[in-house]
Amino acid sequence: MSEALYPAFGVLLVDDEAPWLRSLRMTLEGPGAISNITALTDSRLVMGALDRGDIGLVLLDLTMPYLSGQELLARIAEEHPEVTVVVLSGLNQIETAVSCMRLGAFDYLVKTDEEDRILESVRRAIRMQELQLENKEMRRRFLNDRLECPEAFAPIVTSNKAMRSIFQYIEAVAKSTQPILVTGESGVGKELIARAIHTLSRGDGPLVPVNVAGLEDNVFTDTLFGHKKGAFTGADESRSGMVEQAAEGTLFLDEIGDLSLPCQVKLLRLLQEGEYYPLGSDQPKQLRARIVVATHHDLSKKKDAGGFRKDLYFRLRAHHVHIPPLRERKDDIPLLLDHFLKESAEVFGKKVPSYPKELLTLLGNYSFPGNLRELRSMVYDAMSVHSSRMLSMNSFRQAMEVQGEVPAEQAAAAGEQNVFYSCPEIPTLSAAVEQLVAEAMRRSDNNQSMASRMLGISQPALSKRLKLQRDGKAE
Ligand SMILES: Nc1ncnc2c1ncn2[C@@H]1O[C@H](COP(=O)(O)OP(=O)(O)OP(=O)(O)O)[C@@H](O)[C@H]1O
Repeated sequence: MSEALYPAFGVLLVDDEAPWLRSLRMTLEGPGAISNITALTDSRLVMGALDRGDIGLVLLDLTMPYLSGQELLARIAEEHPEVTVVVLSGLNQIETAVSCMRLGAFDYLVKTDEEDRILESVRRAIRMQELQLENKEMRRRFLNDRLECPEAFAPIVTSNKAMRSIFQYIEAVAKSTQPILVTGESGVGKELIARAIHTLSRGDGPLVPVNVAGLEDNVFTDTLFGHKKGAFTGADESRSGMVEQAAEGTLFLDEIGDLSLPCQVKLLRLLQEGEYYPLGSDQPKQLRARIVVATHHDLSKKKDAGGFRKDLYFRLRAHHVHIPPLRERKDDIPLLLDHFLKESAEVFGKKVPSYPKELLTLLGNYSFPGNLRELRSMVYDAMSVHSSRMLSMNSFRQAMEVQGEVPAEQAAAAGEQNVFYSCPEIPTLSAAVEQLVAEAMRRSDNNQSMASRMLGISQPALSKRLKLQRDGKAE
């Protein structure tokens, strides 16, 4: 298995002192895990190397024979403004630093600075360069309006415009080394999106999915980082964790919004430092997997409410893909219906049936709280009992009623869209709210997430209201 170079663009080290170049290279390759490096001791060769076009970052010495660092910096800013330059000088002089920054340097470091400080700056410069390249790439793709790799999205059935823009965005960021956050309600297809990102990523390792919801601290560490033999009672053999298994591939952390706060700290450290320690080991291992995380929560709200660390949130959402719910892309329903009919017909060994055209109206009027997963299971249910030529709409209607939605055509037929139709007196506002909440809890079998969806409020808001009602304080 060949290892992908990091970063995707070249990092050029320029210094006339060969021993310093060697030691810098070792720091970058070792603790920095930066592998795409070229080094030059002759300043006259720099512009030619940049003209070849694969260098994105230059670490530049100032005092050199032939061309000084400052002269080179000015020429790079003029001829290759897309290249990021960090100056690494032997001189700790404010005026020189200011003049280099004015000429367009991203940072000014002194060679005697601590290794960590140099690495941190180089990492920031790489990130900055990656963002610039991604922006450029995104502009190019949006202008082009075509997908470079449509086969990566083949399992995702859609003809929706918003979904197509999402695919273009994914193509633009898939090769970045930064994490990608995928959000969207339950059942919208987040896992399929994570798989597409993996297919388009740079590495050729596997996709390793882990559901991290509610994992205890120790289980999380052991699952992700593995352990050394003897690390705890029962650890008879060393075991590699999922981070290692996903090397050169993708680690897909699902349900990230339900990750406990102690585990959030560990994940943050992994992302910040790019390394981790298996349980019982003092030998660090490098993170070599691409990280994709997904959640059905509104992570921003969770962060504001203190349930999710701010610093981790900002790290994770370096790239953010939000998948719209099915009710916002109803134009996909006919395609999806055909797709799930074909899929289920194969599973049940039946012929693909035709269906009444009213079925599309029925589905189009439904809100699909369970999104595509719900549509899929409706179709499978219908197909499991199907025996004639035409598919029956009965099981679809029943499923909608279970979710608390009276199919629109039925309600219209009864002329009873108004829920107070048969009430001689209407209830007070607070009594109506109380009854609504009680009814949602009854229909959802006391499942607060489902009940809150029916009521169109967040689960914490419902929980607060239930508590107020219990305490007799609801207005
Ligand atoms: N666009 C699509 N085309 C075909 N099938 C889809 C599509 N989107 C989702 N599905 C199917 O719907 C089901 C739910 O998708 P998936 O598991 O990816 O959702 P999810 O958003 O990850 O849900 P959760 O938040 O509950 O983990 C799967 O069976 C998946 O194959």
